[in-house]
Amino acid sequence: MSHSQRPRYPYKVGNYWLGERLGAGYSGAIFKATNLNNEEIVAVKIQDVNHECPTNRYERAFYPLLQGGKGMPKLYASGVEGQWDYLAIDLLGPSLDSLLRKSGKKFMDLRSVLCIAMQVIARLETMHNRGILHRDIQLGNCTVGLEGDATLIYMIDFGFSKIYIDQRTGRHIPDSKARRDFIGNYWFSSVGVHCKNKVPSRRDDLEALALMLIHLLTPDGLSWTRNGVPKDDAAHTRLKRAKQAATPEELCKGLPEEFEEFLKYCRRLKFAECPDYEYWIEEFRCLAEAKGYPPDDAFIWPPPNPEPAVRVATHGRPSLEGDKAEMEGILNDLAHLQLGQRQILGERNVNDIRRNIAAPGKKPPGRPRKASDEVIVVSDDDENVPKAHRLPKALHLTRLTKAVDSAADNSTLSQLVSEFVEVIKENRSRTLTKEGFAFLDALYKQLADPSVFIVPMRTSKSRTQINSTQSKADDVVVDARRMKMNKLFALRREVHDVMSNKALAGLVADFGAVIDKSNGRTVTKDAIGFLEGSADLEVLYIILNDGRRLSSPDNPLNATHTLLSPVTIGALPLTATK
Ligand SMILES: Nc1ncnc2c1ncn2[C@@H]1O[C@H](COP(=O)(O)OP(=O)(O)OP(=O)(O)O)[C@@H](O)[C@H]1O
Repeated sequence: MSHSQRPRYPYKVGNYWLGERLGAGYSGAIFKATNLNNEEIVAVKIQDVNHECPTNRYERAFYPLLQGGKGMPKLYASGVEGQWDYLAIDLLGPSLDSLLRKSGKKFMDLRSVLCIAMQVIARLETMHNRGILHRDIQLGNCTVGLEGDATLIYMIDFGFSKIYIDQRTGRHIPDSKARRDFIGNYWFSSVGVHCKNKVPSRRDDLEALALMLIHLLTPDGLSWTRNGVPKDDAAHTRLKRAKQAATPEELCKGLPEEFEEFLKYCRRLKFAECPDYEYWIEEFRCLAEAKGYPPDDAFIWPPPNPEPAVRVATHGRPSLEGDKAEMEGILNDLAHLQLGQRQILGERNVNDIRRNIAAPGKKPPGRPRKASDEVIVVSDDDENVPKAHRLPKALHLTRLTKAVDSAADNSTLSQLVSEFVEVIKENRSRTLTKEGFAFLDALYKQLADPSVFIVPMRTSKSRTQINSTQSKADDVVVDARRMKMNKLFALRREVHDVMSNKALAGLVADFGAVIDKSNGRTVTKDAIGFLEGSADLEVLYIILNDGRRLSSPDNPLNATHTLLSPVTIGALPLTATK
């Protein structure tokens, strides 16, 4: 509608006196308004009842369903008065679009984008749980609240929304191959809906969000947004082609891999599949933590630290400086890992073992001896000192690493891995620091040693898992879905089937490499799952120095071991091979 055709809006509608105009869309306008009865300030969205696109009429149906949901504006009144269809809703702050434009920046900082990601996923979850698709996810439809509420992101504009659950049958609406008119927006509507005219479902709201996030992090935005709104069919066709042709890899070059994975995930979702909202909120939260940002999702604008913590995508020539810095970082961490240079435990531990043999029963000074003391003192010298996990993370991990170095049986190793998991879990930041990598390194060396030999003995915890076939089957379904999007998932599963220390060492090495490369070195839920799996192994075979013999397919050269009952040998100290 041209300027000259713009309707002359009234001064008053319903009980509301219209003031400053806040925004306008294709079909109407939004005004700041005052309730004449109680002077309450609200926003009134007003539209000509005969408009060809009567979105207020639709919105009026959705607002009641969304009431009470976090980040959903409150509806105060709605109706038709004369020529005007109006909705009185919460007065909100600026939209993300307006914030970014006013900042003069070409892209948004990572911390802000992560907060948007976490919050908008949660908003979509709320809407979807109430049976509603948004279908018009874009920056202009995400606004912040007013003072005191400015860190919360609200969803607005439900004019294109749609019920996707058949209210009569309770079933998801059916898919259809029939060609349909496109409803959505040019920039962020999903490839399926926009370019292939597919029926929209939950996955498409999420894909639109993924594109919006990538757009925010990309200087000058997604390539197909740079020529403005297409003015004719030819321009629209070009835009659709560009959108369809852009691969997630290209779009997310230089961005943390979570964004590429998220986009791929959205595109893999089946038509009626329920997205795993919690998983992605957690992924983005972990990434925020890994980058050193506060762990919550409060959207603070302007950002406290405007410098992006991420090397953002550059168009055309990649940033060599950025590449070099990143590579140096990775090499540094790899140097700490030293996964390739393993020592032979049998040799390394000879002195420790001799010490054990020479002074059997000798207590470490200062406290009573416990079975596990023969091998290691993990937590502290004083038993009365509070639990070890209260130590600072770095110190705790260093102690655990030392403990792994001198661990003499798999039971102890298992215990140490459990404690490692606790330290990682309990800390606000789940980044795997150099102390964390040192722990993995030590664990690798211990496990890769041919003189330590295990097959997994399922502990009672594991047995419960085996017995609960149904819950395991459920897990497998969930696992299968996630495995696609997270390399760690494969490791997490494999660790339960591992048959030897050597094989486990291989998994630990892979794990270190994956963590090092991905997620900003964040230990995600899957990573924790893997570690817990590693901790869940018990010693079945153990090396003895008393002449009993054990041979193993994994260790044919070292056929000097004896098989013991798993029950009796669980915590036996490791001694030298002869
Ligand atoms: N409750 C509100 N409080 C403050 N500003 C608002 C509010 N709702 C909308 N706005 C402003 O008005 C703009 C247009 O709002 P909205 O998208 O709901 O209108 P619309 O007519 O449906 O737009 P379009 O036709 O482009 O979809 C928003 O981008 C926002 O800046």
